[in-house]
Parts: sequence; C-alpha cells; structure tokens
Amino acid sequence: MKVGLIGWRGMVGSVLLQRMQEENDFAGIEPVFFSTSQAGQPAPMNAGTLKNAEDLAELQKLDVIITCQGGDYTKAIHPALRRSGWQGYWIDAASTLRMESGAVIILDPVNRNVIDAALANGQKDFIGGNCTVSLMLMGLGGLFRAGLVEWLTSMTYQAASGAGAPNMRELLAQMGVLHGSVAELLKNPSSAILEIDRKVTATLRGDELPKKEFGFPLAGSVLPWIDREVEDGQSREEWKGYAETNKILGTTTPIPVDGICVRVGAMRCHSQALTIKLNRDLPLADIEELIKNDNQWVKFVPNTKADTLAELTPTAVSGTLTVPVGRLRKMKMGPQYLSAFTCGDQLLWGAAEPLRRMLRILLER
Ligand SMILES: NC(=O)C1=CN([C@@H]2O[C@H](COP(=O)(O)OP(=O)(O)OC[C@H]3O[C@@H](n4cnc5c(N)ncnc54)[C@H](OP(=O)(O)O)[C@@H]3O)[C@@H](O)[C@H]2O)C=CC1
Ligand SMILES: N[C@@H](CC(=O)OP(=O)(O)O)C(=O)O
Repeated sequence: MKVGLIGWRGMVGSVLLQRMQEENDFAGIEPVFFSTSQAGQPAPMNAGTLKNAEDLAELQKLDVIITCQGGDYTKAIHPALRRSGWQGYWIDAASTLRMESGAVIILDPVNRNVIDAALANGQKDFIGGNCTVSLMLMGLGGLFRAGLVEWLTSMTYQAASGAGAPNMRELLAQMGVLHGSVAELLKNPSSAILEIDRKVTATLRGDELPKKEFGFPLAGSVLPWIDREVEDGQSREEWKGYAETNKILGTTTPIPVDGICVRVGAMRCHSQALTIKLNRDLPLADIEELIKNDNQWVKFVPNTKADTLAELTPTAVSGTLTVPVGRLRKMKMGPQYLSAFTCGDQLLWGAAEPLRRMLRILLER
C-alpha cells in the first residue's frame, strides 16, 4: 500500500510519525513523504526525497493519504483530487470535512461499528475528531455505549497545544516574563504578597507580555473562548461537542452535549469537568464498572484526594495514551446526576492516534 504522509513536519504530524514508528506501522506500507514548502529535500527514514504536497499527479499515485497539514490544505486539495477521479482513502486530522455526509469521524475504540459500516459502504474519507470530543468519548464511552446518557455538559480546561506549537512557546514565554517581573521580590521570603500580586497584575495588563499568538495573557489567567463565534452564543469548539459526539456515535436521536470551552495554561493535555444526566438511576459501582471496562486506555481513578491529585492531572497523563476518569459521584441534584473529571493528551488520542489506527484498519482488511 502506497501511503502519502502530509503534514508530518508539524506538531501533530511529528507525534503521528513517532507513534507509527513505535507501533511498527511502516512495516506494511510504502511511505511517500510530502511537504508544501520543502519539496526536493531528503525525506525522513531514507524514503527518497520530499514530494510537492500540491502536486495532484503525485497524490493520485497513492492508495492512502494521511494529512495533518491543516484545514486550508484539505480545503484546497481534497475536492480537486476527488474531482480528478482519485479513489484512495483520505485520512485527515483537520476539521474541514468532519461533518460532510460522506465522511466518517474516526475514533475506533468507540465507533469501530460506524467505521466498519462505512468501509463496507465504500466510503473513503476518514477524519479524526475534535480533541476534546475524542478524549471525552475515550473516557466515558462505556456510559454512552450502554445508552445511559440523557445529556451531558462538559466544562473544559484546554491546553495551549490545541492552538498550535507557537502558542505553547508563547505560554512559556509569558510565564517567564511574569516570574521575571517579581523575581527580586520572590527572593525575599518576607516581601509583601500584595506587592507581588500588584506587580504581576500590572505585567498581565501591560505591554511586556508576549501575546502575538493568543492575543491575551494565558499564563496567570484563563481564556473562556476557543475558536470563532457560531450561533446562540456558542463558540465553535462548544458547537463541536454536540455535533461531533453524535456523529461519532451514529446516534439516531441526538444526545444533548454542551458546555463552556476554556483555554488554560496546560501544555498538551485537555481536561474536562463533566455533569452527566443519566436516563435511569444506577448504583455507582455499576457505573464505575461500565467506565473502566470500556477500553484498555481508560483508567478509573478512585474519588479520593490522594488518587485524584496523583493520577487525574495533565502532569500525570502527558505523553501517554492513558485516559483517567475520576471524581465520580452522584450529585446533590439527584441520583441520576453524575459528576466526573477526565483528562488526556490531546496530541495523542486528540489528534494523531485515531489516524494511525485507521491506517491499521485499512491494512488489516
Ligand atoms: N494542534 C492540535 O492540537 C490539533 C491540530 N489538528 C489539525 O492538524 C493541523 C496541523 O496542526 P499542527 O501540527 O499543530 O500544525 P503545525 O503548524 O505544527 O504544522 C503544520 C505544517 O506547517 C509547516 N511548517 C512550517 N514551518 C515549520 C517548522 N519550522 N516546523 C514544522 N513544520 C513547519 C509544515 O508543512 P510543510 O512541510 O508543508 O512546510 C507542517 O506540516 C491543524 O491545522 C489542525 O487542522 C487536529 C487536531 C488537534
Ligand atoms: N480546537 C482545539 C484543537 C483542534 O485542532 O481542534 P480541531 O481538530 O477540532 O480543529 C483546541 O484548540 O484545543
């Protein structure tokens, strides 16, 4: 199988390449590496030279294209390639095609049935889901699969990486400037904390902080809006919660999913605080079993302070495929109202991992 890799130099693409190497995915394929800016330069893994990612004739030779190049690339190339008669499989990290009727949103531990049905149906476009949605479903797939969720709210704490590599750098630079603004005062244990706070606030509001990428301070603050405005006061990131969750699950009666998406100063792990309305009362122990037995990556964290702080944080999870779910308890609103907290690496399950697993599904057919 001739597989074109586009966007492999980027942040998501680098994680994808690393995972493909770890899992020996290159064994069954002939990789062809592309670039929009470096054509002719040596390709990685001694795979010849980089091809031009905008050259339709080169792309037409491929059985499968995996792209993490971004939505603009997809918008420009996918329709042209399909119009030219190309019949290969298109596997994509960008959101552009997700809601197209011919496209499937891929998260195989959760919706392998939907993927298999689409393959049997001859569908060729397989698109990775939004990171927050994919991570929520990896954690709570068991409850959805059991048909227990009447509705769900997700209040998110999304890492800088979701906005891109330059944003991760900017977050760290902001942290450095904030620290620098009070470094001398911090050396003196008896300096007044309100003086330190005043200086930090002045720095946050001043011009010294680098803000080119986020537009606002993220270090020492939070940003409760991600992506553009859509309708009804929702952000597009919030809109995806409902639209993509239901498409991934292939629901016939859509399950209401809504919440507020917030950017926080984490590096690459998204966290979510969930309120779940169950459609019936079930003992907590049964709910726990459903969650922990759903897939091999979900990890149930007992609702104790020690377990939570040790295992249910971006620090604990970063760089791993584990999706911990904890803070599980019945809420004061009634026995059908459940609270939970989950987090996960948004570059792995949130972006790269579903793509390489889709390639594996194609190879195993
Ligand atoms: N960031 C995220 O969390 C998520 C991103 N996605 C999707 O993936 C797409 C790509 O995201 P991301 O990986 O963050 O984007 P990057 O900006 O890291 O990479 C995108 C492309 O930029 C080009 N590029 C230019 N200069 C450099 C450089 N110095 N180093 C590396 N690449 C460079 C490369 O293309 P070339 O070789 O052609 O120059 C690369 O493929 C997004 O647009 C989005 O659609 C999906 C889910 C999550
Ligand atoms: N919007 C996500 C990252 C992302 O790329 O999402 P999507 O794949 O849905 O465009 C975030 O900012 O955290």
